[in-house]
Amino acid sequence: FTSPKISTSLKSQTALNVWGDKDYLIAPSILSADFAMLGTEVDNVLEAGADVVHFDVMDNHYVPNLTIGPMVCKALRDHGVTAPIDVHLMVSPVDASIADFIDAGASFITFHPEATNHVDRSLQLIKAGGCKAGLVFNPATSLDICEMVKDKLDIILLMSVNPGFGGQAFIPATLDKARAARKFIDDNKLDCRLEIDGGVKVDNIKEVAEAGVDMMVAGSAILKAPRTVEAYKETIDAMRKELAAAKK
Ligand SMILES: O=C(CO)[C@@H](O)[C@H](O)COP(=O)(O)O
Repeated sequence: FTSPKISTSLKSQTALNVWGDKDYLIAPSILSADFAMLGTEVDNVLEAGADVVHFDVMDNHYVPNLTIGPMVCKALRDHGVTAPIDVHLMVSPVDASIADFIDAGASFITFHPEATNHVDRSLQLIKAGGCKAGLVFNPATSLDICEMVKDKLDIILLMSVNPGFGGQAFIPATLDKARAARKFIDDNKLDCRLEIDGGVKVDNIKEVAEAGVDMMVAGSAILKAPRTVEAYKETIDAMRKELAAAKK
């Protein structure tokens, strides 16, 4: 086995200062963007108040859909995007993609533990590249492995849909899992964000926050017609209002 090469050219240049500054991070999933005008879509949603760009990478092997890769991440950086890019790898194997996305300017990289033979090594690769590292848990995947790698976890991402597509319905059992993950993070005093992805909308985001989640991915709820800054801002502001009302 040869470790994938990690270039230092783009290593950790991106703004990670949002990490500890905000109670909640809102991360629109560009899976719901109009890909024919991706740079503009990302500019607009950031101008509208989004904190993080959620970047879904699907390989038509680990999940039944095929999306975008490191060239598109690099293109967004070249376009001038400085916000954190949160790369969610739905690919198997993962290690070569980790190296590619570090070089392409990713800020956070998460992957599914089932998708790699060596979870600890994959987490190490991400952190060695200067990115925040995390594991993603499908609705039917146990959180047990977190205990073994807790020293390397910056993010626990809970899928509240089965991965592969935007626009699916939120799976309510994820709320109990979020409460368990929050307890694990707090009991172990981890500096770890709890992220959720799938079916998050204005009308359920407060309940999600009250379950302990502090990074919210939302695709179809935000990135939809009429695709203007004003419309994106209206949704993001409504989400922030709900979050402000959430009981801690
Ligand atoms: O990773 C995925 C789906 O696999 C998500 O990021 C979706 O893109 C979220 O979309 P919505 O459920 O918010 O529409």
